[in-house]
Amino acid sequence: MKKITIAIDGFSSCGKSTMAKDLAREIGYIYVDTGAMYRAVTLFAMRGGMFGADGGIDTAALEAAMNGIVISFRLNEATGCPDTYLNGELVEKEIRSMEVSSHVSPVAALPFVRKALVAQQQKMGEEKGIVMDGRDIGTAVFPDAELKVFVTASARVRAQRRFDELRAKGMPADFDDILKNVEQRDYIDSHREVSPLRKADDAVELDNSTMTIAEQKAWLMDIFKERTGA
Ligand SMILES: Nc1ncnc2c1ncn2[C@@H]1O[C@H](COP(=O)(O)OP(=O)(O)OP(=O)(O)O)[C@@H](O)[C@H]1O
Ligand SMILES: Nc1ccn([C@@H]2O[C@H](COP(=O)(O)O)[C@@H](O)[C@H]2O)c(=O)n1
Repeated sequence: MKKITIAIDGFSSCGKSTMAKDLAREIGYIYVDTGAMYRAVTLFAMRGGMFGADGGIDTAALEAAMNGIVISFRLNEATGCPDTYLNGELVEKEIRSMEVSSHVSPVAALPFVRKALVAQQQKMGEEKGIVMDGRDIGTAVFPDAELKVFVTASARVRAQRRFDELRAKGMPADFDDILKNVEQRDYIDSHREVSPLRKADDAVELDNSTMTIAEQKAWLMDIFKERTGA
């Protein structure tokens, strides 16, 4: 069967990657978490001391370093999911920290960062057979994707899910901090100049606030089958 391109966009922590990963595994497509790429660049900038005390970014230093930032994914046999590597180092855990979460959106708003990462993402999807999640996949990375989904859920529901996840992993978590972070990122992501977060006109919208993971998985599979005749 002819493979297609699947773009899954939406707000922070609404379940995009959970849905995207499950679908990709089931239909044998490649899965790419583009948020991990912006997080890896942010980790690089943090480690390089490119954030000032006021949170401002040394954009000249980051731009000069961009060509030397290599982000790659390798399948983790134990989890069945791709892990993120920054210049060959496994950084999957580090990029999920609250510190990275609170610095990532201003980095992702920088035009030269987006230009570099979008080019890599488009290359990854050249052969189709890809499920990519992020904020601008259906609007900027693959505007011609055959299936576009835009996921939403209330901010409190999303913060609670992230809180539960961090607690389950034994990581520090404060509900109010997480909620604030989710709301701040949504605001910055939706208001930046270059490819702001928005629903593509031809995307199907899903509010999964009251859905279980199994229900949203079945919903996505049904749409995929409907679009491809699988
Ligand atoms: N329908 C659901 N019900 C309950 N928990 C869910 C549901 N969907 C996803 N989750 C959980 O919510 C958390 C966030 O999900 P996920 O990481 O998939 O979101 P995301 O949109 O990819 O987030 P991010 O924007 O940070 O990349 C995870 O712990 C996931 O297991
Ligand atoms: N296509 C994308 C993907 C992500 N971002 C930015 O990265 C942040 C982290 O993404 P997560 O999916 O891991 O939450 C996100 O808040 C955006 O600022 C992006 O701009 N474009």
